[in-house]
Amino acid sequence: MRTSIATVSLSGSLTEKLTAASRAGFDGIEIFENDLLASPLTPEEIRARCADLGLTIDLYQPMRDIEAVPADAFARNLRRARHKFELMCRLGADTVLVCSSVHPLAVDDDALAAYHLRQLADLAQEFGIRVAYEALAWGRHVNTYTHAWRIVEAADHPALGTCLDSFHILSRGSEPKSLEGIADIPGEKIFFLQLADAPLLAMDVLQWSRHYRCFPGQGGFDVAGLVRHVLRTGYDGPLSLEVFNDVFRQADAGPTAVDAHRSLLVLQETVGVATPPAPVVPTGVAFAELVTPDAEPVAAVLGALGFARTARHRTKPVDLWQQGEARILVNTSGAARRDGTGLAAIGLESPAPAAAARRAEALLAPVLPRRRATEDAPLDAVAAPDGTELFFCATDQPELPNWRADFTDTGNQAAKGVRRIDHLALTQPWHHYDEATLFHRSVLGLQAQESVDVADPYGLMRSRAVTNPDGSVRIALSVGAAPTDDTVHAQHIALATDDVVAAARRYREAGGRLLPIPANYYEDLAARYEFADGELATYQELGILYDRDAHGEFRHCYTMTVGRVFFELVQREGYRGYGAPNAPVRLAAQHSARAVIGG
Ligand SMILES: O=C(O)c1ccc(O)c(O)c1
Ligand SMILES: [Mg+2]
Repeated sequence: MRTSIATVSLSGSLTEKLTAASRAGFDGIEIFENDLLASPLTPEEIRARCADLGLTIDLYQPMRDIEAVPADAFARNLRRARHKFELMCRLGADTVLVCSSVHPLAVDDDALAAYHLRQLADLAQEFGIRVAYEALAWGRHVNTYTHAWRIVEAADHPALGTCLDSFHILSRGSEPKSLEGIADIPGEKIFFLQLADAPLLAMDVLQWSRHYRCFPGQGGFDVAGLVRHVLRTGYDGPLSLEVFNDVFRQADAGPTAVDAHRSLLVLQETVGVATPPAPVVPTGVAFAELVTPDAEPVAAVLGALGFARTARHRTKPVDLWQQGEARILVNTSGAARRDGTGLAAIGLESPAPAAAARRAEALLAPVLPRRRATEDAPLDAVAAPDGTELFFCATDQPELPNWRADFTDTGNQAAKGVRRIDHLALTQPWHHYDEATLFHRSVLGLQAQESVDVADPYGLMRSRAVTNPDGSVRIALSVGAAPTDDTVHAQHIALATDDVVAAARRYREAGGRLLPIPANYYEDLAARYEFADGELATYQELGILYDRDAHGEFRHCYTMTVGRVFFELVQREGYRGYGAPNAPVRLAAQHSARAVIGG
């Protein structure tokens, strides 16, 4: 289907918005009046710019407070409408949106509303323009799509139809019954379909709409369910995103437009009108790759954690550190040196790496060059929204390119209690949180868990995990509201152990430093749970935190931070979470420690 986006959904000047929409692959745009008023371009120049960019102007909007107003106000409305219709002809836009009146003097009189809209449609028809009437959820008298349709039906004019907006419909409840009325509207009378999702918040609906809309699949509405209803009517206009959102207003238009277009690609797949390559769900973590200007501090931490350097890349300054199934690459190549130690790449075990990459590409993930030197295994890789490189790996499968083959074994062995990577925690840039979740869910086929809020002493952090079905891939995506403090809002690698006390002791005895946790935390633990004699003292000595959910127990502790990375040792027994109740204590401890032990 054709895709479109309202200019209000993107940041920047009108030309920046148009360029971003076109680059991301949209077919058309809705011009929001303010964007036109503020543009130095003439309507003709805007029309030409859109044509150059391959964009049609699918809607001009909004006209407000048109119907059911006093006669003198309506006369002024018609005068204003004539101006706007002339403008639309210059733009080459053939559909105008009229949203239901919020005028203080508007009367509750459907016959009058229909009469006014018919007169407006008569005028529009002279200009070859169609009027799409939309019920705002907070409209003074008309605030449901069924009511708007009754008025359009009564007005009975070929140039008058309705505009359905998923936010206004679903914000009022999404019980299956509430959508049944869509089937009563003939498809050709649905002149336009605007789509937005939103998180489920209990708040004033106007504020909710103006600040918290998000792209389909990023909130709590069943937008796909609504679209299915609309498609059954025979509607064949565009799927158009209209998202008022405080974050997107500030974020770069380019990435936002890509995120937006991805959401429509996924939506079309969900409702069965598009079939991108099927998701290939990763089955494990092949490796995590750290880049660092100085391998020494990283090597010291890894060594103390019980890792051994088991292999070296044949041609590049990359070492493989391994312990059990946990594999960490340490890359000191030139390009890696620029911004200190960080988690740059994740190798995901994939049953079909090439197919996984095709899916990613179809969903607009930037595809990375297939490995870096001619003799290297040609690995498929894409970039996540935060820039993390994701490699699709088939470790030791004879028929597929094997990243392991690029490495020469050094003969070292180690297995000191760490079994595997439990999870990877990636800090998202503040404006990429919703995008990151949708990306990992749709591109990688991971499932998103609940978003949790975590208090940081200097701001609020939100965090949400995406996982594969057996939990062998867990990625925690988090974002801070406060300006990022790299030493605290760092990425981390959590390592699974069967005995966190033994692992923590071994690490400390090998010279590693654990993050100290305040005594108050342990007093609170003692109040909440019963522990064996001496158990809490041991935890306090080592900085081990404890949590429990309906499924089991969780014990975990943290290393100090190296550059922008730290490690966590976790003992997970049935527990499904990530220790969120302990995160505020951990964040505060990291702020006060600030003990960056290297580079
Ligand atoms: O918030 C508003 O005023 C507004 C305007 C136009 C729309 O299409 C809409 O859905 C909301
Ligand atoms: Mg709308």
